Amino acid sequence: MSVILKVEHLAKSFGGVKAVSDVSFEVRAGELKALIGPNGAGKSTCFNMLMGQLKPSSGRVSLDGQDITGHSPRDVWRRGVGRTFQITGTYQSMTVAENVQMALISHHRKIYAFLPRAHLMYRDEALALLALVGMEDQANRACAILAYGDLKRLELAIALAHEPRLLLMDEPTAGMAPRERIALMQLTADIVAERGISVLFTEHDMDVVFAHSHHIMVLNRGELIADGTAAQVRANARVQEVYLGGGTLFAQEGAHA
Ligand SMILES: Nc1ncnc2c1ncn2[C@@H]1O[C@H](COP(=O)(O)OP(=O)(O)OP(=O)(O)O)[C@@H](O)[C@H]1O
Repeated sequence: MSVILKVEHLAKSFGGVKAVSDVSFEVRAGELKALIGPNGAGKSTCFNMLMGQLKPSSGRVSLDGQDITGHSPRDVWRRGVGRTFQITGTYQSMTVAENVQMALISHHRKIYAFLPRAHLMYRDEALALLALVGMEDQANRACAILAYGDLKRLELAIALAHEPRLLLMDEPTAGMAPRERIALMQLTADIVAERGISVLFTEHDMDVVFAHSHHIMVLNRGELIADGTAAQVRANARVQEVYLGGGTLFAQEGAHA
């Protein structure tokens, strides 16, 4: 599999705090990769540098071999890096389908406000994306009345409207019930397999991480202490040390091995 994202010696300090130190890793085409670590480990800082929201103190980020270090979020997004957020960003007054149509109109660089027939544009494409996330029967419902789990699936459809080659998902299952979490990540894994896109996600729920990731990276105090398969990460002595207090990595030992 070809390398989509390459991160080399990435670092970010806030005053005296080294939030991210000398982090290097790769994400390959069609890979579902998790970035985990305790609170304050540097996951969000790392994500924000990949998306262009934060400029690294040092290091390099390349997408398809092209240096994108310090590029603006808009430029990174235009090059095919999508993102979903912990807090969903849908237009509440619109229907489910209209939200996806808006994303498609934006992706194709049309200006929504000046298009009198905007509500008809990309309707079929929007319905196809909603079918992909299992929401075609909710196309005409108002976003304001959607259940939280459905909003997260809609957000995934909106992100896919931009045809990302790499999707960054920041705690995609936060605030969801356990069964909904597994379902959302199963859906994400299916889309990764079907469309060949790559997904890098942060997550606190270890069941979600160990059930679905192809590879898992562990950050601790800004340093990358492991990068491997679920079995390799579980067996890593430093990871065990970091997680031993909470025991979260080992509660489901054997369940997904
Ligand atoms: N804008 C900032 N100014 C100063 N310090 C910051 C800033 N952003 C993050 N930090 C510090 O950098 C470190 C890493 O924080 P970060 O939010 O990246 O961790 P995280 O792994 O995403 O944590 P969480 O799981 O709690 O979201 C922490 O010590 C945090 O206090």
